[in-house]
Amino acid sequence: MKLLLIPNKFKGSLTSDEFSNAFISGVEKSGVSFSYSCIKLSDVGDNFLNVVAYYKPCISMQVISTNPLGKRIQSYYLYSQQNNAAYIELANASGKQLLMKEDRNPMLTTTYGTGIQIKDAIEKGIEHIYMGLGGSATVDGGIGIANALGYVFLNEEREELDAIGASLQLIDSIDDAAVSSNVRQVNFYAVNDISNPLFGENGTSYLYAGEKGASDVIIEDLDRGLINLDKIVSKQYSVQNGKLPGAGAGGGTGFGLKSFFNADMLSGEDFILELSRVKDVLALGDVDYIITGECKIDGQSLCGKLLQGIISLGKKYNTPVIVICGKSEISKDELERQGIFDVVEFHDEFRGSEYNMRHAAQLLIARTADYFAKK
Ligand SMILES: O=C(O)[C@H](O)CO
Repeated sequence: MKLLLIPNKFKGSLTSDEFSNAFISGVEKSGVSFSYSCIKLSDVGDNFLNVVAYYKPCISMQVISTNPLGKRIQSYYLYSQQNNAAYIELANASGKQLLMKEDRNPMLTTTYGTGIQIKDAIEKGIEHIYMGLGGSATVDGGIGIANALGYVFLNEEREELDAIGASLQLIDSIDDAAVSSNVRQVNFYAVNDISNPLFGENGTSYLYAGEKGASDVIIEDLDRGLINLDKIVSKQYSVQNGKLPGAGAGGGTGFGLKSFFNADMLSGEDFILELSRVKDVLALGDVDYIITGECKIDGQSLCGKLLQGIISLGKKYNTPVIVICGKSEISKDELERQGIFDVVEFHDEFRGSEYNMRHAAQLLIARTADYFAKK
């Protein structure tokens, strides 16, 4: 039996690697003879470069850049000669992990340091720039990156503003005279970890600024600032990008990359499924089952992008999909209708959710062993 694992993480209990390890131990225990390959998915946020390096031969390019508060740091991005592309992780120079908790304040932080990395790639003649967005310490709508590449943000008095979150509300116009023609020729791709818009109750400030150190008042200020940025950009460039899915990724960097560099917007899952060449693996026709995991299956997770993507891959390549999950709230008929071959639930119904979360790996191993022993 040949299995293709496309593991997802189980929020609060198992990482995707822990899921894969437990699943494989379970199948081993069942005694069936099997082989497997595994597609490594991840949040495109602060794991983007690791995932790219896992699938693609790349060279590491070292750059002296700045952290979200403008302090000098050593940073890096990846270069692939194969497609003359740079892979840049927003979090590498603009990530939360670069700042102590007490120093986090998205009014003061900027993506400028990531802009320095992009500039370096463009100066080296790189034609395609893939940006992994997520895990950022910023809510600057991508103006830091834009500023590093020549855009200048001006207030009503036509004075230059710092490219930080606090300036968003003050932007009155944008001067792009210094943006070089090299920048305009590069193809940008925003690989987004979320599909949220720029502003509003589902926007980047309300959902993510809190974990970047913003108080409730600052969250509202930043949201107003992002609305203003969208207004000025729409007026000056006649584009409407604020509501695009993924515009809110990386504190609005998705919006910035789209508005200032006309980036293609890609979902993180689609990008990694493509990068992993999963289609080539399935096209060989020798995979018996695709295996994936979901904490809980309900109507909402069936709408989830990753599971939908996997189900359509299964349909396309005529390969049954088995979902291993903590708990399923969907009837067998509905699962079949959706194109899922089987669901294996591993929660212990006699125990509470805390127990189930804490013992997820053991429960998963036992249930998987039992399921495959009967196959
Ligand atoms: O960086 C962020 O703002 C979050 O990861 C969402 O993209």
